[in-house]
Amino acid sequence: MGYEREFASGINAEHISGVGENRMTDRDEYYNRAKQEGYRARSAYKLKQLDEDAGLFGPGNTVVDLGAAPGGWLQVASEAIGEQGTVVGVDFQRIRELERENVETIRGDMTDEETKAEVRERVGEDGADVVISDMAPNMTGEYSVDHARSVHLARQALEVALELLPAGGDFVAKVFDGQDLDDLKDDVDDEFEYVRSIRPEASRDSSSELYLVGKHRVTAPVSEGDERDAVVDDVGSEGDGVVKIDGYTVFVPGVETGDTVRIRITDVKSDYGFAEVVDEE
Ligand SMILES: C[S@@+](CC[C@H](N)C(=O)[O-])C[C@H]1O[C@@H](n2cnc3c(N)ncnc32)[C@H](O)[C@@H]1O
Repeated sequence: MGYEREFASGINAEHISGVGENRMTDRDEYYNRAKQEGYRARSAYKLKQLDEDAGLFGPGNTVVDLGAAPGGWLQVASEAIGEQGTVVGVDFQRIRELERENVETIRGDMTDEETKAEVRERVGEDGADVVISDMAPNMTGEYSVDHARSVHLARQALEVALELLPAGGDFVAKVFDGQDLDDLKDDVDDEFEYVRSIRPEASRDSSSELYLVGKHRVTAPVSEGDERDAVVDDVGSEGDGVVKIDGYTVFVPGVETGDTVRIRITDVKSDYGFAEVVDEE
């Protein structure tokens, strides 16, 4: 989507029905604001609202923005992460130079392995803090086809996010509501502490569009319900026993240092988990 096209879509925005009413739609409002405030697309406000709601960006973060043209999200992310951060934007359309030192762009198709490899290389070994995707398919007007294609793009974004995000990282992907949404949402939920569906106010006129937000990537070697035999290493400041499973810390109440216990995992967070004793030996 080019700069002009995105703004043109704002100009063409339908007015909120209401009999003979002639008030501004959200699309007009955000289109005008974007123009006044120097954002390349009104979608910039969607990302601002997602960040306010879900707390995505911090100073110095590395952000990967998939489907980044014309660059509204790049502008918002660039401001939010500051000079010490980096945002890498990818699109198969050309992204006009942003003249911001913390923004890099790649021209490529995110369904191509070559592009994915280039993104991995740019991001480097430490990975990214946040992966965001506003990728959208070319619309056919046939609802089920557009939905299926948007789910496919969101899954591509999830695949990239799982490669780039270490424990604690966050993920955002646009998707059009429909029959495959719940499965996608479950798959995001499996990889993060929790998943939310958010419809930012700036998306309101586009009724089927929503964003899945996966918060705090989990890379733990255990899942809820798993059982393990473990030796209690230590007792933490809160009085819970500390068990290490492949370097991952699990807190177990009611045990002492040196105890050998069978534990069942009850909760898995990105950087630690909780368990209960099943059968004390
Ligand atoms: C809604 S626009 C993104 C707007 C952008 N977030 C902004 O604020 O300027 C969706 C973009 O996704 C891109 N896109 C769709 N499929 C893609 C793919 N497979 N690889 C790369 N970009 C893709 C399109 O070219 C389009 O520019």
